[in-house]
Amino acid sequence: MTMILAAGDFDLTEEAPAKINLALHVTGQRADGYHLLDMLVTFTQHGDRLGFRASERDEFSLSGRFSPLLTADADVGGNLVLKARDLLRRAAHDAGLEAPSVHIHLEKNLPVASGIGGGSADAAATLRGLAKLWNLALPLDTMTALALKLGADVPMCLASRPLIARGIGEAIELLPDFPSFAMVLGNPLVGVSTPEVFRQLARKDNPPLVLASRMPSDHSQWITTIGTLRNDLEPPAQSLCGEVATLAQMITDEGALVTRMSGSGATCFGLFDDLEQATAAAASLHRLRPDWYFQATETIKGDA
Ligand SMILES: C[C@](O)(CO)[C@H](O)COP(=O)(O)OP(=O)(O)OC[C@H]1O[C@@H](n2ccc(N)nc2=O)[C@H](O)[C@@H]1O
Ligand SMILES: Nc1ncnc2c1ncn2[C@@H]1O[C@H](COP(=O)(O)OP(=O)(O)OP(=O)(O)O)[C@@H](O)[C@H]1O
Repeated sequence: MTMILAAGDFDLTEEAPAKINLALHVTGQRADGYHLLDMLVTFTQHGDRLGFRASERDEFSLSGRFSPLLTADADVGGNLVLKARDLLRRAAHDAGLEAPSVHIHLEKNLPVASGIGGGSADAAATLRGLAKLWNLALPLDTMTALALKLGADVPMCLASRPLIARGIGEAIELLPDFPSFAMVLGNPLVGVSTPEVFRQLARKDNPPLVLASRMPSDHSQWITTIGTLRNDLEPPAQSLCGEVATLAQMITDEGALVTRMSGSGATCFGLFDDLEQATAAAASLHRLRPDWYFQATETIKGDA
C-alpha cells in the first residue's frame, strides 16, 4: 500500500533522523565477540517519518522510496517498529498501564542496512511516539533500557542529538554545544554485511577517540577536529565493496571539507560550508550516478 504520511491523518507524527558516525574508532573486543567502539555521532534533519493513530486493531503500513525492501508483516520481517511497539506495550502492562491498539505508518526514506541506523531510528521513534500516544510518562532510564534491548544504536537514536558513545554504543555523553553541519549523504545501494566488515578488520586495538582537553568551540574548529578522526571500518568496507572508495572520492571531488563512511557502510557523508553548497553537490552527484542515493541535509545541533 502506498500512503503519503500527512500529519493530519495521524494523532501524532515522529521524525526518525539518520544516525551519522562522524567518527568510529574500534578500540577492542568483548568476550562475546562484539567490538568496543568510540563514536562521535550526530543526526540529520532528513530521515524516516512515523505516524501513529488509535485504531480498533493493531495495523502497520509502509510508504517511501525504500519501503519495498521491508515487509509490513511482523512475523516475516521482524520489523524493528513492531518489536519496539510490543516491547513498550509489555512494559506498560507490567506497570499496570493501558497500551491500546494502534495504527503505525512508516515512511521509509532512508536506505536499508546502510550504516546510518535507519532501523534503530525507527525503533527509537516508535518508543517516543507510543509513549506519548499512550501517555506513559516512563522514566528516561526505563526508556533507555528498553531501547538497548532493541539494539546497541537505539539508545543513541532515542536521544537523536549529537553525542559521544562508547562501549558498543550504550555509554552516551550528550554534546550540548555541538554545531549543525551541512551534509551530503551518498549510498551506492550495494549492501555491505556488518559482521563481515568487523571480521575483516586488520586490528581491533586502534587508538581511542581523544578530543583535546577542551572541546572545539565552533563550527570550523569542529570541522578541523573531525578531519583528524577516523572510521576504522572504512578500509575493510572498501575492500569488500569497491563502490565505497569510488563514492567517497566523488563526494570529495564536489568540494566536501571532510568525507567519511558512516557505521559499517556503505553510506558516506561529506561536510560542506552551507546547505546551498551541499544541495548543489547532491544534484551534481545525482547527475553522475542517477542510480545511487544522494541527499543534502543539515545535522541537528546540540541542545545547549
Ligand atoms: C557499527 C554501528 O553501525 C555503529 O553505529 C552499529 O553498532 C551496527 O549496528 P547494527 O547494524 O544494528 O548491527 P548489529 O545487528 O548490532 O550487529 C551485527 C553484527 O556486527 C558485529 N558487531 C556489531 C557491533 C559491534 N559493536 N561489534 C560487532 O562485532 C557482530 O558480529 C554483530 O552480530
Ligand atoms: N524499520 C526498519 N528499517 C530498516 N531496517 C529494518 C527495519 N526493521 C528491521 N530492519 C532490518 O534491520 C537490518 C538493519 O537495518 P538498518 O537500516 O537499521 O541498518 P544500518 O543502517 O546498517 O544500521 P547501522 O548503522 O546500525 O549498522 C536490515 O537488514 C533490515 O532488514
